[in-house]
Amino acid sequence: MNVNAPQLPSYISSENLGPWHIYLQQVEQVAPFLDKSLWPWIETLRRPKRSMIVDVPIRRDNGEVEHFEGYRVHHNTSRGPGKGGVRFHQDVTLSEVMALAGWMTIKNAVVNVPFGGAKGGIRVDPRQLSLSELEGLTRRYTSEISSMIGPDKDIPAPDMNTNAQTMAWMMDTYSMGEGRTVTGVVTGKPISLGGSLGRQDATGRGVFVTAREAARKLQIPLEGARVAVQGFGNVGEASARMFAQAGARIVAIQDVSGTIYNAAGLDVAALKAYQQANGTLLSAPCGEFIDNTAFWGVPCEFMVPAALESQINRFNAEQVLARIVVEGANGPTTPEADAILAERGITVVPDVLANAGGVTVSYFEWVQDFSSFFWSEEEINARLERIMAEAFNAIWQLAEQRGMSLRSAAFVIGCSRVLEARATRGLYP
Ligand SMILES: NC(=O)C1=CN([C@@H]2O[C@H](COP(=O)(O)OP(=O)(O)OC[C@H]3O[C@@H](n4cnc5c(N)ncnc54)[C@H](OP(=O)(O)O)[C@@H]3O)[C@@H](O)[C@H]2O)C=CC1
Ligand SMILES: O=C(O)CCC(=O)C(=O)O
Repeated sequence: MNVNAPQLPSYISSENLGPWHIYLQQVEQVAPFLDKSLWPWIETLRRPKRSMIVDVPIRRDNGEVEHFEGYRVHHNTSRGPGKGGVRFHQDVTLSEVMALAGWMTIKNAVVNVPFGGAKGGIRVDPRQLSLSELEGLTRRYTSEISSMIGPDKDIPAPDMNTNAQTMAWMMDTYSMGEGRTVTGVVTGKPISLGGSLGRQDATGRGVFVTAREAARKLQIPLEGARVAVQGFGNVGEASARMFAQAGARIVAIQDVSGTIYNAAGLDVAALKAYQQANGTLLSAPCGEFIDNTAFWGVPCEFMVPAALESQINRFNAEQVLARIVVEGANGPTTPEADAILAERGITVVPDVLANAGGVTVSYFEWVQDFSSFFWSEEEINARLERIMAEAFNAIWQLAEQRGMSLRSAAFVIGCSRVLEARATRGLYP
């Protein structure tokens, strides 16, 4: 390593890393590999450009007023307007949203869509709210962050516990403020409101395409391969469905309710139907329920974490038996676990690549909204596949050339693109 390379700042401890410090550590790990001309600009990746904390009061159905804390963070806008989802979850913190926004900056650069990185969230357990309370929460939050968002400023999209309906409410609230319909302010909208065909499945499709490319490189046949998926929401369900369509066996699925296992393969469509009917996977009849911790040691070729951060960590990384971990979630693997998996010869397809299919089709949606000209699903899926496969292959090649992990190679490509844009823009107004 070059002795003059930027050093890991002392405030980054390897113990007890939260998501933001994990993001920082990932940047620091690749700093020495970036072109020297970019080193003076690395600091721009170490802090968000701007962040906002908002009070979101709503009237509950029982007449009482309750307050929730909301966030929107623009991590970096060097390459274009901010872009990233909105998460509703009881554990959301500013630090987490900063990390998610940072990963958006890198991800958008990795797939070369002309966006910066942003993210938002509300610290709320949405399962405790009625539909009308959720609408009120979403509308108030949108109104509070309206100075930060806009079709050429920052374009939110769905993330955990938000969906096309959430985006419809956000679009409507923003449009009311503008006095006109502004479809391009959010993506992941319903098709009837300027949404894009293919966006619903796009993240899962991207996960599948990058998994398929990795499998080709490692000569692992998809036909009959065993897959374990954590999370059975937008990303987990679509990924599982696409693996199954390619002939793989989905041997385990975990959600909040528990872990269902079937060595012969779970019926993904039946599980989805069961979940829709019962609101949970618990007691679904097509497999046996195993202990949640046993999920990590399920024998499989592919493991797809598609729920929360830091799920694969120093406590369970030794258990993982998969050949390839494909990160559907953002930040599911801690740096310590990354090192353990690498040591054990397990390939990790990193989040900033593997789950970039969602934002890629969000980009298509934004473009379609601007031109009011909509593409066919075949066209969208074909373009998505091409972008994901090209990004994968560029990262694989760099990783081989430099003898680094796929995550580091993705960060080298992403950070370089962001910092080149930043450096070229210069400092003064
Ligand atoms: N939606 C998108 O387009 C994108 C999402 N991502 C990332 O993918 C991940 C999942 O997002 P998404 O699918 O949209 O979210 P959803 O809300 O649609 O689904 C989340 C899933 O994770 C499960 N889950 C939540 N907490 C746990 C836990 N502690 N243990 C096991 N399972 C859990 C949920 O279970 P239950 O249903 O029981 O609550 C649910 O099945 C997140 O990290 C998100 O940032 C990344 C790129 C794009
Ligand atoms: O579609 C988007 O704009 C962002 C999706 C997202 O939040 C993510 O990729 O983590």
